[in-house]
Amino acid sequence: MIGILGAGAFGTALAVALGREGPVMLWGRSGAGARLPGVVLPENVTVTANCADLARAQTVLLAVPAQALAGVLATHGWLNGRALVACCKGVDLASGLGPTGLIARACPAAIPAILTGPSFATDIARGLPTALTLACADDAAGAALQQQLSTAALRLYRTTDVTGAELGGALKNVVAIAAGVVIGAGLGDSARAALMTRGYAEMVRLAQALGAQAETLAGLSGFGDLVLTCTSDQSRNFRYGRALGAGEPFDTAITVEGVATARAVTALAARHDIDMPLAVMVAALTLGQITLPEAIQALLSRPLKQE
Ligand SMILES: NC(=O)C1=CN([C@@H]2O[C@H](COP(=O)(O)OP(=O)(O)OC[C@H]3O[C@@H](n4cnc5c(N)ncnc54)[C@H](OP(=O)(O)O)[C@@H]3O)[C@@H](O)[C@H]2O)C=CC1
Ligand SMILES: O=C(CO)COP(=O)(O)O
Repeated sequence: MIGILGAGAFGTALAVALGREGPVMLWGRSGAGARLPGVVLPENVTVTANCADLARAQTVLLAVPAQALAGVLATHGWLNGRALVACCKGVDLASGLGPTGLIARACPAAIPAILTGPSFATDIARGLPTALTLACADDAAGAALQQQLSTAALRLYRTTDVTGAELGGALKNVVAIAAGVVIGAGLGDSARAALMTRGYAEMVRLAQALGAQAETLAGLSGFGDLVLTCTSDQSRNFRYGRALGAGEPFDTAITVEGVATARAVTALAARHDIDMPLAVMVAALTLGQITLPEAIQALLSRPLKQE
């Protein structure tokens, strides 16, 4: 049995995909299905009102937003000792840690892993083909998780480069907000392509400085997810950025991971002396520290240098 903690869009979609193949126990603090309306859960999926029921599972997927993960880990001590697969994309604002770092800190006896890569919850729930990265520092444990969590439509590729995989997923959301700003402000598709390219260079710079391999960033969890998120209307980060660029309001109840992560990586980049102008711009813009014209000017006035 696989346990899934968090019944938002992604947790519910994973329950649907994995429930087509075997037993799944799903817990959400507000019940299940609300964030993925119209989805029918397979018979194999049991929705429980008691989170501790998931303790019967040796593998638990943690499908809550990145900024909620530390609190969830602190609340549910029974998670320790299990294989814990973070299904979130972000850097924790309070600690600067990624999801697996949070797991290792709170649950030292757990096997930390992360599932990340280009995949919209609705696509997964519809059974459309999807390829993701499963990153686990312990390769044998990662191989077992890869087998357990792959289905015919949900194909998992494996890596031990946890830092690269989690930073790819976290940072692409920041670039997607910037890409949305470019489109919302009417700067055009060419400008978006330039921004994505520079954003990718930024992602690789920080990830390598923190010990990741550049090849990981070129894979599903980095380049793959960057392309998806910067170019699809389905992305909440992109839509949020587009609203910002157009001067339109955006529903604050919608999960937009890149906002907090931009702030967290700005601090990380400063600590490691890494140049991350896009992340700094997104953090300042979303905090209201600069205006949209100032943000655009900051991007256009970067010094001319070699590519
Ligand atoms: N949606 C997608 O297409 C994809 C999402 N992801 C990642 O998955 C993660 C979750 O996103 P997603 O499911 O889309 O977000 P949603 O906003 O759809 O759902 C978030 C869920 O987390 C729950 N939650 C929030 N805080 C807590 C808490 N402290 N304790 C328990 N539950 C909590 C919410 O409960 P409540 O409803 O009660 O607030 C809600 O069920 C994000 O990191 C996202 O980047 C990854 C790939 C695809
Ligand atoms: O991570 C995602 C796709 O891979 C989902 O992106 P959004 O959170 O921007 O909707």
